[in-house]
Amino acid sequence: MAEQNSPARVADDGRVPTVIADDLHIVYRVHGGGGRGTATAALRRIVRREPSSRVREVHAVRGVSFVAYHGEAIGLIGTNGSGKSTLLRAIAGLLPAERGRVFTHGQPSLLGVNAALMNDLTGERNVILGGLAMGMTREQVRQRYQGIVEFSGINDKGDFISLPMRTYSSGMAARLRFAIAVAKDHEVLMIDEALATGDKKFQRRSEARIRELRSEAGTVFLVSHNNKSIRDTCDRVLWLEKGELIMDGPTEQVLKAYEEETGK
Ligand SMILES: Nc1ncnc2c1ncn2[C@@H]1O[C@H](COP(=O)(O)OP(=O)(O)OP(=O)(O)O)[C@@H](O)[C@H]1O
Repeated sequence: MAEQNSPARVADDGRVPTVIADDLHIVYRVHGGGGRGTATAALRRIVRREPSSRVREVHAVRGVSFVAYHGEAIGLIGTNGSGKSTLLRAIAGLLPAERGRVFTHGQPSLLGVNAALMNDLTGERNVILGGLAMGMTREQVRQRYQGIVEFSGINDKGDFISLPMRTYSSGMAARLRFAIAVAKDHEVLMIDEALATGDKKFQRRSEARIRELRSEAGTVFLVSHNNKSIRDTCDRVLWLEKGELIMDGPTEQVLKAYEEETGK
């Protein structure tokens, strides 16, 4: 679990650390895994009703160490399955460390494209409940309500905010989630692929808001396969491959190496 305490008050150079990962290892245990993966083997197991008692381990993050500071926007890159989302979930305290530790300053907020909103409730109710769930007061929600709706652009083409969320397209729902999450000033905000959703105009608005959050002295982590989004928003990049941190440095330097290696 992420330990919610102040990692160190101030570093030697005056910067304030917000997240410290120290030789972090995350292992998933998958029950029922194992056996040969062929169709006949699977069919045989089903016909014989054989329970698959094996537990398979997936070592998703391997010995990752870094220190993140206030005011930084850090991009996380790496090919599919390299451990980016797992690392974010571990920083958010949603996954236990197998070995090593994570220290965070304040409660990190993880904004994934799957963040839960209630489908049967209207956008309006979701803005209010989402704001309260993030720890805003009723008064703060009231003051920021209009800003959230405008940022999301939900009402640009009609009064959609008063309709249930289930009537929204996936892009509209993702935009509303993003707008609710960034309405609050976060100590540590982690965004998993959120910028991939929405149209160009919304992406530009999101990127501008990320820059604002940074200037409000928080730390932003952004997982994305879109190198342009990373270039436009981040000043530092962590490159993960097979769960290992293989490069940590200024955005341009790391992206150049990544693009040369992967051709992406
Ligand atoms: N809930 C889970 N149970 C078991 N294994 C998992 C689970 N979630 C992820 N994994 C495994 O952990 C490894 C890292 O996955 P993760 O989702 O962190 O990668 P990622 O870099 O975010 O990938 P992508 O770019 O495709 O989103 C992969 O091998 C994946 O199969």
